[in-house]
Amino acid sequence: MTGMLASVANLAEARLVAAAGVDIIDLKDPARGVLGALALPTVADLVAALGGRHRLSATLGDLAMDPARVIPAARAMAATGVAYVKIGFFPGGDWPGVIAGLAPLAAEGARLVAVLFGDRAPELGWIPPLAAAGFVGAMLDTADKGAGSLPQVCPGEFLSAFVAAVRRQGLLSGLAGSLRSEDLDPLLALDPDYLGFRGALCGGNRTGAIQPEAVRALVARIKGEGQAPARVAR
Ligand SMILES: O=C[C@H](O)COP(=O)(O)O
Repeated sequence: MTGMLASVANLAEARLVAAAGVDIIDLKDPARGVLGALALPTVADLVAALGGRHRLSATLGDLAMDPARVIPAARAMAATGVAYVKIGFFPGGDWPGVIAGLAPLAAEGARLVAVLFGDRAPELGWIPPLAAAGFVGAMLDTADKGAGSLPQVCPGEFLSAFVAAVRRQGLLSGLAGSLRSEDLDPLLALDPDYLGFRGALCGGNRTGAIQPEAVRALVARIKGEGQAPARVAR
């Protein structure tokens, strides 16, 4: 059963999606980028308010792939107590150095999720090194939010191969990227562990306010009635 991740920018939005039954509440500042980060004290406050009852993730920001930037940022975000730290793997820079530098943090128990970008020629060959470094999940998102939804910018065969490759390594698989309701059926057929949303929750404008009815409609489509609980408890 596929779960649902919803990106939220503040406590009111987090409470709204939590009440609707979203599985992962993703703390993010969409106005600051694809993986725009909220301030650490804000994340810590949200964890204190909701973390006991809900599964929270948080993004690090759109950081260049420089170990000297990414590793301290991931360590500081993990220290907020958030369940998952989402780390963007943007084109260029030192991917091996970032992955190797994060392994000790993973070994200490931080649950790291790699975000690869479906519109930036992602390679499945990175999944085994991520697993070996102790990442617990890998997801696909889109870097260009104006270019279309993930299935519009990334072939279905690749999405299917991605989910299979991530699962083979025992990691959580996630798909996101300007997803619209018409994208759901083909993506649910791939059986990822979760689908992630921001823009669709806000009527298409990801920096706008979340619309409660849009959240409820997506939860109903993804989770349905009488379905088994989502597999996002890793
Ligand atoms: O992690 C999920 C993202 O926040 C998805 O955002 P988006 O639907 O605006 O691409």
